[in-house]
Amino acid sequence: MPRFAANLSMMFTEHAFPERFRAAADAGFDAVEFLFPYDYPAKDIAEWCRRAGVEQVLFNLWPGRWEAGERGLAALPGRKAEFRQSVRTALDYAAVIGTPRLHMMAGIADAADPVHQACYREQLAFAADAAAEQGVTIMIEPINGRDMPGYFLDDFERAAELIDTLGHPGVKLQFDIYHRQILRGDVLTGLKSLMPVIGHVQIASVPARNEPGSGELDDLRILKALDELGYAGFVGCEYRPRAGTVDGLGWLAALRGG
Ligand SMILES: O=C(O)[C@@H](O)C(=O)CO
Ligand SMILES: [Mg+2]
Repeated sequence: MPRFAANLSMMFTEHAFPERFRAAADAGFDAVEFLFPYDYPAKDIAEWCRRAGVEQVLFNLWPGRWEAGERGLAALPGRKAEFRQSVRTALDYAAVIGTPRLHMMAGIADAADPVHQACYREQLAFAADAAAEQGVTIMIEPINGRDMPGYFLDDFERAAELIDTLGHPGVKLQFDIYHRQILRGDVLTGLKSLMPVIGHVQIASVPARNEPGSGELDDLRILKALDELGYAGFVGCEYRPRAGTVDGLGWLAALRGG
């Protein structure tokens, strides 16, 4: 069975953020991920993890002004300096918290525009080099345009090709099963063919982004397939519980029982 990380940006929101670490541990998780740590001092987050006995396995680079609709800076030529500063800040947080992967969000930009393409590649190389010095891996994640209209990286093949072309061992694919199903389908084939470049997996039901097993896919079958494919990384539970977080963990109990 894969190792699961509770996504504290979506799960356990019944609690204030600092309390979510303990709540996740009490519910049986030994790992957590979340979108952004930047509202809190890194040492506090490290302490919440330590006290709860959970490892922090992933967070995102600062995406720009989220409230203003920004969704990353990597493909934005006008934001190069801010992007590079965001890499340094994220790496400082990762060093204190002990986080081994960072998701680099691309931004809202025209994927067909060579200027944005060149900027994205350049910034990806910069982030990967800086992260590698600290043993951290940079993740890139295709995100569907229904949830994030205009998002630059909205194609799994293009992401895999970018990783291939860059040829940097510190860049991997964040395979979010929810986005994959909406963008392309063919989830099992995608997992199989992309497995060599996958560094992190996330899951939610489709289309509602709730608990695994509550949507159109056989999520438990897909999770079992990850074992068959030899996936040894984490699966982030990046879903919005339909009712209470703990009440909605039946899918995990079923998987553990079976
Ligand atoms: O799938 C998602 O939405 C996240 O993994 C993310 O990092 C950006 O929102
Ligand atoms: Mg995701």
